[in-house]
Amino acid sequence: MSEEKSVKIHVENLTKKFGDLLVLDNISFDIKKGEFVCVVGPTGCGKTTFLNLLSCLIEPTEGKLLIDGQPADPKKHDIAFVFQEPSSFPWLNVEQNIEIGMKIKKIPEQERKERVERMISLMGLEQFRKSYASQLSVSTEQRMVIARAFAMNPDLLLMDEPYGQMDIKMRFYLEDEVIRLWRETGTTVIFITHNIEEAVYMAERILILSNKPATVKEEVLVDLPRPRCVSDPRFVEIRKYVTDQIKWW
Ligand SMILES: Nc1ncnc2c1ncn2[C@@H]1O[C@H](COP(=O)(O)OP(=O)(O)OP(=O)(O)O)[C@@H](O)[C@H]1O
Repeated sequence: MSEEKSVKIHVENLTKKFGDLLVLDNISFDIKKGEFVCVVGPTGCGKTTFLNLLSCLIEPTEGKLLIDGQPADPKKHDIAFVFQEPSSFPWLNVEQNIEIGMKIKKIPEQERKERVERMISLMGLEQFRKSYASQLSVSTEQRMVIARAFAMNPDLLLMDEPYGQMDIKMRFYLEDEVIRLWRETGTTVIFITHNIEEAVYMAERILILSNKPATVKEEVLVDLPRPRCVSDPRFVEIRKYVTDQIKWW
């Protein structure tokens, strides 16, 4: 595969202004197919704005944003999202919530059922399969939303602080689950987090954004074997390095 072909997302001189407010300032980088990239940066620097541009919720002021060499377009590209606030359909139960995106995509029923079962089992949702969102804890609801996202087999998954609401044990569990799903599916993942340890635990590469107007301050490769150990001296070294880059937050 040529170098050109392995690029999933190409960002070139991307600038976003809201009126006079310059948020993203001439940003350029590439993300490879199947890569797991974490984006860290100070509060309000424009991380969510970048995801909104990728999903075409808003338009760039200047610059290029290409997915598979074409302008980002949700009709052409299979993009799935997981936000900090779980976004479920309250009138559907867990099974139906996981299935709904596949129904919209007209995936055949047999395959839908198989994928739902696999996700329910992978995310440990068996006892909740007939429950509605109002009957679930926030973290269980988020597990359902993650299951729905992966069930779509998206080729690009955007995750915006997805574990913000969770206790630490659930966070560790889900970090491992998402890594397992990512490795199984080969999906390209962009994962926004404020948590440096989480970024080093999960990412193959970390993009560190500067304060607004945001530029890419640094890219850090995380070439540690998996499963990663937070007390491994190399892990500690990389975490310290990233933390040092952002001390001024
Ligand atoms: N639709 C909009 N209109 C005007 N200003 C906006 C709009 N969306 C975002 N902003 C501003 O752009 C800046 C970047 O916001 P954004 O939510 O992208 O930051 P963020 O890095 O995701 O923040 P956080 O870390 O708090 O999640 C903020 O100053 C915000 O107020």
